[in-house]
Amino acid sequence: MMLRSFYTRHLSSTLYSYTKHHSLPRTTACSITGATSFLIPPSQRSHSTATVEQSVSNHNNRLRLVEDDYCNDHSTSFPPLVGQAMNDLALETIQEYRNAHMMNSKTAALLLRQWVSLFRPRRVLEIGTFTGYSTIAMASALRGQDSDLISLEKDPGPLLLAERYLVQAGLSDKVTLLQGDALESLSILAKDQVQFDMIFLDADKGSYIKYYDTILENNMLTDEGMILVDNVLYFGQVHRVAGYHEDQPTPASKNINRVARKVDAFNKHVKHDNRVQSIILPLFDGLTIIKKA
Ligand SMILES: C[S@@+](CC[C@H](N)C(=O)[O-])C[C@H]1O[C@@H](n2cnc3c(N)ncnc32)[C@H](O)[C@@H]1O
Repeated sequence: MMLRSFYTRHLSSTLYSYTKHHSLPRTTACSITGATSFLIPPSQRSHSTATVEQSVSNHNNRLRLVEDDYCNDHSTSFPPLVGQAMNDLALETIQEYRNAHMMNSKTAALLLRQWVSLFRPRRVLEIGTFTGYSTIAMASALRGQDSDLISLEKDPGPLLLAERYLVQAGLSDKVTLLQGDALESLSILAKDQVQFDMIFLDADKGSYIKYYDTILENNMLTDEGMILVDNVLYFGQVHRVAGYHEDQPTPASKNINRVARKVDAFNKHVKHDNRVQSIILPLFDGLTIIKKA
């Protein structure tokens, strides 16, 4: 598929992502009232935390999975229409994708929703849509007619799910899905001088430095904007490959260690970059919050 030249509603043309067989329907967001709880029982969830548990020991309850459930149960739920769409999306993702663990956790999605609610970004960028779990969470909190979210994903398959569930959630008018290599999409956005108030970086970890540098070098982050980066403590292994001592480290696979080294390189890159101020939080799989210095 060709990525079409990008223009936003606020620039000279309309634009968006097209896959070969479909284009995004753009509907009006539905009004949403009330609240519902997340319907997938813990045993069927296949989010990052559960996968980490299968890959890395949960010795001493280090992953806090039960606390995670408690946090979900005691946080404000998504509105019914949105919550149901995310629930259905999660179930279908688990059924259809062997790598369903890439989907964000519910607690992380609630945090992203909270972030958008607090900081009220006009324009949000997500790098790494997968089936759209975080996309829906963030879009559900966008307010204002001119606020929107662009999400980048190379794989057309999961985008079909994302598109369908965005419609179900009544949020497709807020979201643009761009299919293609994220670096290429970023360079097109950069050429059009598009800036973002909030950027959620959640694609291939080995390219994090490239995405980050492309964003900063092309001034794609507004002065008050923030970048949130997921998986920066990758399976609890990043501090270990960085040489931080633990008495009884749990061994991880070669592949996890290989990615953990790349994530460590990214974390060091950000730490030594005097253009920004950053903090790494040990939330979920690790989340970095970055703002301009
Ligand atoms: C961890 S998943 C994203 C999860 C998603 N944010 C969510 O909340 O469910 C990472 C995604 O990045 C995509 N990806 C990897 N490399 C990419 C690239 N070069 N360009 C665009 N997308 C890429 C993968 O196909 C995958 O769907």
